[in-house]
Amino acid sequence: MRPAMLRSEDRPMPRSDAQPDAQFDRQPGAGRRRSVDLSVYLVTDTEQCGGVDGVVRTVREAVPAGVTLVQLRDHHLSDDDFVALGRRLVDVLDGTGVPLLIDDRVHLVGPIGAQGAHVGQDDMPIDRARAMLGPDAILGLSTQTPGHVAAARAMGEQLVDYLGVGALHSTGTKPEAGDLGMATVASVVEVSPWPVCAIGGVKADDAAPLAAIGCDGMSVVSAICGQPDIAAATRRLVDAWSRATGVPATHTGHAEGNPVGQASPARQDPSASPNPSPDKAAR
Ligand SMILES: Cc1ncc(COP(=O)(O)OP(=O)(O)O)c(N)n1
Ligand SMILES: Cc1nc(C(=O)O)sc1CCOP(=O)(O)O
Ligand SMILES: [Mg+2]
Repeated sequence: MRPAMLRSEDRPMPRSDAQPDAQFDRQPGAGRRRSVDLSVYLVTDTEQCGGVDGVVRTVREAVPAGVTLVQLRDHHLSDDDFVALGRRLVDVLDGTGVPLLIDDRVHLVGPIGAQGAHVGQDDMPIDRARAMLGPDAILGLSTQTPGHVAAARAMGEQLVDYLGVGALHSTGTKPEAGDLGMATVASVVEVSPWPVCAIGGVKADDAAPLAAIGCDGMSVVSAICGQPDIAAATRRLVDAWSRATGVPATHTGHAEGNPVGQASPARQDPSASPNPSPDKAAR
């Protein structure tokens, strides 16, 4: 296991351009995009949560414990039931500063009142998703290879806000996602002009190595959903990420000064972290 605090020689190079204004993060060539706090990103699984009420309860308990972003992911609910669940999550997240993203069903972002969507390589193309969502919504894209990053860049760097890369480890939540391993995730981070979160079997022990390769966050399902103590499980991830990055954990359940969709002030200040992400766009 790696030490909790990274040695200086392990730390990635700091971003040279990280001077975001109040609402937007600017990366060279990437256009002016909203910055998103990917630190501990909860992706919901209705079955693991024990049903739709369990999803609502999980989000309600995880957000005050420090989750920074929530994605509603369910491949089985009808659109009507999905919208009903999404609206309940919007109510839970109201005033917390934590955005809600919608997996796959981009057309339901508006009816739910969510802040954006996440699409994969086999979903709606990012140019179409962006056109549907408008310029201010958050859009995430799944990538597995540097080639995927190059293809997304070729479509326009202003289209997406972040990448999800996985599966880091094989996972029962999505067995077909395989097992990329840390080196492949690092190869995607290396070429990405966007912030990157890792997904797939991610646990608290992954925080230090992920931070060391320049990842911007950990995206999890089963490390939170279905855990006997949702708040404690969330805090383990939040504290591990905080130790790995040196950025104090912000409990965004109390969202003063942290409007929806915006990285928390501590995370926007690169000097606050001994382990900021590398200047990916400058590579
Ligand atoms: C943060 C994050 N990363 C990756 C995924 C996977 O998206 P996708 O490849 O479209 O697969 P499904 O989730 O739709 O099964 C994600 N949802 N979130
Ligand atoms: C939704 C999803 N996408 C993946 C990808 O690799 O794209 S892995 C995954 C499931 C992640 O669940 P858990 O945290 O329980 O392993
Ligand atoms: Mg998808």
